[in-house]
Amino acid sequence: MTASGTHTGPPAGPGDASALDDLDVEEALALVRAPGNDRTGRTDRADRLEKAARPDRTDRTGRTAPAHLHDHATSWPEAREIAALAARRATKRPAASVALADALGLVLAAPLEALSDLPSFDTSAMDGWAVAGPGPWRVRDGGVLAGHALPEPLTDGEAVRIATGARVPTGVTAVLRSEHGRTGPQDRLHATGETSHGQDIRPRGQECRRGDQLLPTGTLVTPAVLGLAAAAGYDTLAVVPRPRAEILVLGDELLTEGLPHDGLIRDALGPMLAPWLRVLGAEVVAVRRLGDDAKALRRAITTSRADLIVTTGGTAGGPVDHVHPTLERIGAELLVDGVAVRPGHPMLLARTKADQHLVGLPGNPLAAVSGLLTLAEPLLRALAAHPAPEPYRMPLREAVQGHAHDTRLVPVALRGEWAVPLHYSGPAMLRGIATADALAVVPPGGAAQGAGLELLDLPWDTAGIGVCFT
Ligand SMILES: Nc1nc2c(c(=O)[nH]1)N[C@H]1C(S)=C(S)[C@@H](COP(=O)(O)OP(=O)(O)OC[C@H]3O[C@@H](n4cnc5c(N)ncnc54)[C@H](O)[C@@H]3O)O[C@H]1N2
Ligand code: MOO
Repeated sequence: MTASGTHTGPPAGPGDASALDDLDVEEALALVRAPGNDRTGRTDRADRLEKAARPDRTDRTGRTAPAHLHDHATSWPEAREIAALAARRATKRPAASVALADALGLVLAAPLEALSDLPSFDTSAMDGWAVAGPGPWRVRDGGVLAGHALPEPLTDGEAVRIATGARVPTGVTAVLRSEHGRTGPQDRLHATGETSHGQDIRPRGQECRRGDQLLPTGTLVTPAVLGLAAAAGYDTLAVVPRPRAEILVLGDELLTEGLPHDGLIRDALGPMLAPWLRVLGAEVVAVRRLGDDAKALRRAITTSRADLIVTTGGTAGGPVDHVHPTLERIGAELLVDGVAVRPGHPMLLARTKADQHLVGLPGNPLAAVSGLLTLAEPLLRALAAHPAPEPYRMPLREAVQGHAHDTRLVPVALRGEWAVPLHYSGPAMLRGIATADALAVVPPGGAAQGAGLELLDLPWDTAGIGVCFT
């Protein structure tokens, strides 16, 4: 969950006509249509996975048409499960050995076993005197500092000044803190309170012995884990490697700089998706702009060595929508071909190789975000062996209209205990999501005011780990 009350985007109420203005005509029509065919009577998941893998839908021209145009869309929860399952079924990627500095946010591929006792020597826990036997003690010249050579042994009745972290000389029975002792004439040291045997000494192996398992396989590498690993003697860690993602931005109408003009628009997805995928734990190996060139798309897909290819645009059935025909031509397996979610229903997931998947995001920018969170997020999470976040719900401050059959993902701001639906949440708009804390999962038919809805956090609100905005 996130801090609330920090956002300025205007919320949209259900009775507010502008909330409907945000929607495409098609969406608005779907909202007012009565529920018709039941899309919820699904076969089981394995069956659908198998079915989704067999593209058998052809239009009158004999060309395969996207499934979302044929009402065969996968339900939203099922699409997420299929994406995670696909990653788990992909050829296993070998564990990587990475420097500690590069391991943050990854998951351990092997148990972390102590390479050394911790502490690795009897250590003074305080600044003061190392004392041997009962006092008063005769204080030796000099002192023992952290990192210094092993000091001479002490015999009963002797003391030596010692610093926190220094090795405790043989024969020492306790460390007397500076504030618990005073020196008198002839360097005699007297305790001002009780000292017990072993006091303020951290004995070797107190935290662990060499070979002890400190953390199991599957542990998320947090800053604390990095600290523990370093303390236990590690320079590198065996981790599940960061999934590599490549972004292919399609569309001849896209500009990479300057103002929109003459029907050309700025590419909003290239700049957004690369950092977003990094926040989701991927290493983005390339962002390539291919225009609407089927050959270039085919070449880019077949030569990519990424674990996940993300395409943007070209998923529908338009004249230059090359994603489906290209996937068909290269013999990719369509695992999800259209999802019953708004926006974003033309999104797709394909297996291009045994160890490579492709997520096709629709071109409308908020539809692309929907595809990213529906398909790419669970796939990347499973590839990186990250556990699924605990789902959580919050009540809606205002009712939200639903789609007749499909789930809706609606940007919300979290204010106090409420999720507040935001304006400017049409499929082609990013203005709402840019001020959102989360996306609310609105079930088919809509949600009343006060209904507790599942929320998908936007990853920069909670992740922290692995975030790299560079
Ligand atoms: N006959 C039908 N047409 C469409 C349907 C449908 O069901 N039947 N669905 C509509 C929906 S919903 C969406 S979403 C889009 C998905 O289309 P594509 O994935 O093929 O995307 P494009 O046509 O390439 O682009 C759609 C829209 O988005 C703009 N766009 C594309 N890329 C970018 C980018 N990188 N940055 C900013 N904007 C981008 C593009 O210019 C178009 O305006 O299909 C509908 N059609
Ligand atoms: O539903 Mo489309 O909204 O723009 O994917």
